[in-house]
Amino acid sequence: MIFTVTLNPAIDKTVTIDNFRIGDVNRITTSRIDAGGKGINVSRVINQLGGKSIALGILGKNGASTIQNALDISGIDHYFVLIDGDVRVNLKIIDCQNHTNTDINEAGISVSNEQLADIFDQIQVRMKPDDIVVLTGSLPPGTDPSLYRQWTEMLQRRGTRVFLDADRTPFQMGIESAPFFIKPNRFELEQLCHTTLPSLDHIIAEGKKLLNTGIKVILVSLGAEGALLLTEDQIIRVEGIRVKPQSTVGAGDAMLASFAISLEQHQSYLEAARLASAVSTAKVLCPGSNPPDPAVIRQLLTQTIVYDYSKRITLER
Ligand SMILES: Nc1ncnc2c1ncn2[C@@H]1O[C@H](COP(=O)(O)OP(=O)(O)OP(=O)(O)O)[C@@H](O)[C@H]1O
Ligand SMILES: O=P(O)(O)OC[C@@]1(O)O[C@H](CO)[C@@H](O)[C@@H]1O
Repeated sequence: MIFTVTLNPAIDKTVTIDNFRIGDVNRITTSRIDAGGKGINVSRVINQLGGKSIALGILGKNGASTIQNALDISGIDHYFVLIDGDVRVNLKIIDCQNHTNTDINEAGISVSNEQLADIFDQIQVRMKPDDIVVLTGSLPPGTDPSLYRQWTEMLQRRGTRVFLDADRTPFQMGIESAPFFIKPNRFELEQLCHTTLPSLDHIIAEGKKLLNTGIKVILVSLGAEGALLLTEDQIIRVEGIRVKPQSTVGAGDAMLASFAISLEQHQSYLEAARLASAVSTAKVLCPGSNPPDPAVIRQLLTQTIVYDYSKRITLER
């Protein structure tokens, strides 16, 4: 089973603004609302790929139904602790003229240690060894930034594989417990390593240092430039597929979701990387935080280029 944890969910409001200008009056041309938050996006993509997951987290009572309904309609199992307050609304500004996506994310609402413990208990009673627990997204304001580190350590001691995708201090501290899988984008990896990573070789050098700490799989996503997968004995390069994106919101979540399903099904890292590339690229062709269309994924799978980077040999499709 795959468990996704979203401690700070969001309602994503995606708006398009032509030629968005800071410090000026901007006019919205289209607007849409989606259930958001990284773990929730992961569960929705897993469902779209025909897999199963349980989505867990904490939701403000005001706005909770937007998220619960989206999960119910898709038949996704979920467990959310409801608390007083509003689900945060994250604004995603898409400027098709200048080809930019700007995120303006609210902080969210504070949660108590009891509410956090409730979620952790729910995972513990349901999980079995070899299950995957996806810890992803920002923590609610005031939460101990070492929470992902503590949870990763306790969950992996029980034999589950933790997939961690966050940023700033919670991510920095989380990797100290050597999660099985991490998916930083280039900027997040640079934050982790306190250095700029201008080339693939720089990324590989820093990635290897992280693998030496016990992390098993690092999938570095590079936006339109594709991704790089690092394990103890493989470096796989996935080239970007050229498309005209509608919304890149949740592209990283789609990539992680696809990878989690592939590993649950014991596919090779090569196949997992290939599918993750097609799924995440299909995601950017969807509006808002919508999960990708399976027909588009199938079509993009024929365009993926994946190769063993160390040998520079293109692998058979
Ligand atoms: N503009 C794009 N064109 C084609 N593919 C893209 C584009 N942006 C993202 N992707 C695909 O999605 C994957 C993940 O994207 P990205 O590196 O932006 O993740 P991220 O920064 O974690 O995203 P987010 O935080 O918005 O979920 C990329 O590796 C690529 O396969
Ligand atoms: O503020 P966080 O928790 O870091 O990120 C939240 C968020 O930007 O991530 C998802 C896309 O990955 C969106 O659905 C959501 O709004």
